[in-house]
Amino acid sequence: MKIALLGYGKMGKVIERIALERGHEIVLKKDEFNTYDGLATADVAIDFSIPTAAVDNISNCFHANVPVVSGTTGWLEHYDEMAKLCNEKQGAFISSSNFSLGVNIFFELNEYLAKIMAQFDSYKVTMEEIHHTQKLDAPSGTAISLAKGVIENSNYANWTLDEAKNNEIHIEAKRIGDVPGNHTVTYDSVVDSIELKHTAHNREGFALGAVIAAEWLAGKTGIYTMKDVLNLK
Ligand SMILES: NC(=O)C1=CN([C@@H]2O[C@H](COP(=O)(O)OP(=O)(O)OC[C@H]3O[C@@H](n4cnc5c(N)ncnc54)[C@H](OP(=O)(O)O)[C@@H]3O)[C@@H](O)[C@H]2O)C=CC1
Ligand SMILES: O=C(O)C1=N[C@H](C(=O)O)C[C@H](O)C1
Repeated sequence: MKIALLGYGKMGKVIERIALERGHEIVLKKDEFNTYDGLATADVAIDFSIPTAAVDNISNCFHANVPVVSGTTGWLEHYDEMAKLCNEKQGAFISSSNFSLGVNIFFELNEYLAKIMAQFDSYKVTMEEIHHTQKLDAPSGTAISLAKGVIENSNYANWTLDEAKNNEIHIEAKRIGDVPGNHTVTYDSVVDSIELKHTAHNREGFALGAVIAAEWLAGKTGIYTMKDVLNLK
């Protein structure tokens, strides 16, 4: 497969290595300064850039008729706009706050646990995410997905980085050294606590998941999620 990399930073470089190991060819490495030359020749594009560049990257893919997998976080207020453009152009699109297999299993466990815990108001949920100090957005996209997973399956209404009201989920975002990404969901009562935790040991899992999603998406049209790719529906 011919792959266009939109964003060639920490993630773009790991994705390149894994894509080459799996027999793919890289036809574009887009950073802040170069053009989209070569994009139209790609079978699929993989966007891991920055919050302010994601919308341009994704919409250029739809205009060039190239399926796009986006892992960039911090731009989701524009998601509906991108979904509309994808449908208009009959494009193909997967966006996920986290492409690793482990985190996608963790998302399923989080939703299941939220359904159970919704019956027990003696427990209050909180979340913590820890990432490297270069991360631009807070909270992490993964923490927002986890909060949405709880909100959709309980009486919680919102998440907040500030002090939480009764129906709000507090998210603590910490930036420490080179941490690739840790997420913890905690249900606390007066007598005990229940914790679900995912720890990424490096960036390989995110990158492999994104390449697998790209292999799955190439040649399709429509809007999908990692639940489709991993058959978790
Ligand atoms: N969904 C998932 O599984 C994961 C998502 N992420 C997310 O992916 C994104 C990238 O992470 P990471 O690689 O660590 O970040 P980096 O900062 O290392 O890389 C971002 C890259 O984007 C480039 N960039 C800047 N402007 C543009 C532009 N206009 N078009 C294309 N590229 C541009 C930067 O180029 P330059 O160096 O020239 O400024 C930089 O190389 C983040 O949003 C992060 O949260 C990260 C890991 C996993
Ligand atoms: O910026 C990162 O590094 C990561 N970003 C994603 C997020 O915001 O959830 C995924 C992963 O945790 C690493």
